[in-house]
Amino acid sequence: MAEINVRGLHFGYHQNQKILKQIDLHFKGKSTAIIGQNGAGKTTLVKLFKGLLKPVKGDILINSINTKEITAAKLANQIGLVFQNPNDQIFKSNVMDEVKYGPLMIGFTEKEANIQADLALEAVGLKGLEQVNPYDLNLYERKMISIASILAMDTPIVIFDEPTMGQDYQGKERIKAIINHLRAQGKLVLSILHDMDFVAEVFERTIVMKEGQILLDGETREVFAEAELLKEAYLEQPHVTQIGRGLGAEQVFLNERELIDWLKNKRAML
Ligand SMILES: Nc1ncnc2c1ncn2[C@@H]1O[C@H](COP(=O)(O)OP(=O)(O)OP(=O)(O)O)[C@@H](O)[C@H]1O
Repeated sequence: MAEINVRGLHFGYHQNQKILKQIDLHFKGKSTAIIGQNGAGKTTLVKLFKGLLKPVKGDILINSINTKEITAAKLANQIGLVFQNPNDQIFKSNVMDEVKYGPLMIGFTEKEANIQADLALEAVGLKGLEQVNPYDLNLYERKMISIASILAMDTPIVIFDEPTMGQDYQGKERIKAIINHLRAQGKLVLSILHDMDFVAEVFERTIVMKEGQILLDGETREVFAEAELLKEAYLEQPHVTQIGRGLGAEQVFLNERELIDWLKNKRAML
């Protein structure tokens, strides 16, 4: 099973800059959300995982491979990263070429790349648009192309940077289904998110970052129980939990179903 090990990680973009400080983390199995205010260091951390940046101090092992000892290109068959802004990722002039590019680069044959791209385009709902120029499509569709490009590479680790940004309900539901499918396939899924409701509903583990350090790390329900620490990181509890609190509940609700069940029980006891 895919694994990431982070030991004593320090990072700055230039000398004396301390963006990440003494990070120790281990990822295996659980889908994990990484949350924290703007500038906390989340994107920097996942770029380090992907091998696009190298630690100033400490080590990152991706399936036992030290990112210091391998190029990002060679690591690409282990770890896929969907960028926050699809415009930073897309560069081909038609959708199919864009989605096939990754699999071809990591050694898939033309035939395998076509099959992988087909499956990925199906998963993101873009079948039929293979020959269209990505820049003739809207931002939502470009985001889905950037997700498909990573899915098509079939890497054991998949990381999303802000996948729900600018997405409506339907887009979020599709992304949720993609993440759940990746989990069912046994892949390690990590995602940076600002949408606490989505985090609560979808992710098993949650890590809170603050000013380049890990403030909280645990089961999502336990992390969202830490209202005071969350406030310190300028984060809120999920809306269903806030509504529950307003109604006198003490526990954390991760989705509407849990809140409704609590209300039903409460009414039954009256
Ligand atoms: N290329 C760069 N050169 C110098 N500093 C950078 C660079 N990229 C990011 N930073 C700085 O590193 C810090 C962490 O940025 P990062 O993008 O990792 O945070 P983040 O938690 O992902 O924020 P956001 O939620 O806004 O994406 C910020 O202070 C940012 O200004």
